Amino acid sequence: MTTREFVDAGLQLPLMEAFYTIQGEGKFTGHPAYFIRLGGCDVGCVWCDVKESWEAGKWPIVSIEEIVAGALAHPGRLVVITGGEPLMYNLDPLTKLLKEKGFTTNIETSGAHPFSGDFDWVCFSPKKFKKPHPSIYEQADELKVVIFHDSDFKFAEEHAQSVRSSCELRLQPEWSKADIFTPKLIDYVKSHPSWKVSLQTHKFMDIP
Ligand SMILES: C[S@@+](CC[C@H](N)C(=O)[O-])C[C@H]1O[C@@H](n2cnc3c(N)ncnc32)[C@H](O)[C@@H]1O
Ligand SMILES: Nc1nc2[nH]cc(C(=O)O)c2c(=O)[nH]1
Ligand code: SF4
Ligand SMILES: [Mg+2]
Repeated sequence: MTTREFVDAGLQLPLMEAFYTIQGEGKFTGHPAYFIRLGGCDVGCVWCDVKESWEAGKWPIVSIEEIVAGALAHPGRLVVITGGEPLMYNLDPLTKLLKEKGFTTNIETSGAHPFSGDFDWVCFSPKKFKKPHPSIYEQADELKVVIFHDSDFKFAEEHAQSVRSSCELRLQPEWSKADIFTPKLIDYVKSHPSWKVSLQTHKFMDIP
């Protein structure tokens, strides 16, 4: 098989970085977790905090066995697959292997590509820059909308209409605009109590 065929099969993946840290955002904020950051994203968010991930070709192609071995080297058994946009890849083999080794599997995704993988928690963060694929709406356990502009509250409500009723709803201030939007978001959540606040707490803690 060629490298291209291994990647298409999800047996080898472009790995930007992997690190053991504290989940900073969303439902699992505060939980120790091993982050697997896959390279490559075609969504193009103007405020993306990991733009260096976008070009898939920059990153080494690593076998899923090697990726999982990296996770096994740490005591925590929660893995977060992120990127880049992880759903650009077939995540079935990686998540199957992680589950066989006893990991709880979470994903951070824009939902812009067809869903794959076996996940215990799906954090869906839709973007105006590239429409989500319809397959994400029945998978999302958490809708986490980044607020960068006043119009993003309406965008968040529109997506809340399309996710399952059990899906948890969170608003997260865009980091560079947090001074302006955190107070607005607090007021919004107080008056629209189906939503919760999510902050990028790892940035306050100055950890990866
Ligand atoms: C870097 S993205 C990678 C995963 C996937 N591409 C996505 O967007 O969900 C991880 C999370 O960080 C959020 N994020 C990225 N840049 C941000 C910023 N400047 N401020 C706040 N959240 C940000 C994204 O919305 C997403 O929830
Ligand atoms: N600590 C920490 N928590 C995170 N939650 C989501 C992240 C991401 O970039 O996907 C992230 C990250 O980069 N670091
Ligand atoms: S979808 Fe995620 S990784 Fe891609 S540009 Fe947007 S925030 Fe960055
Ligand atoms: Mg991040």
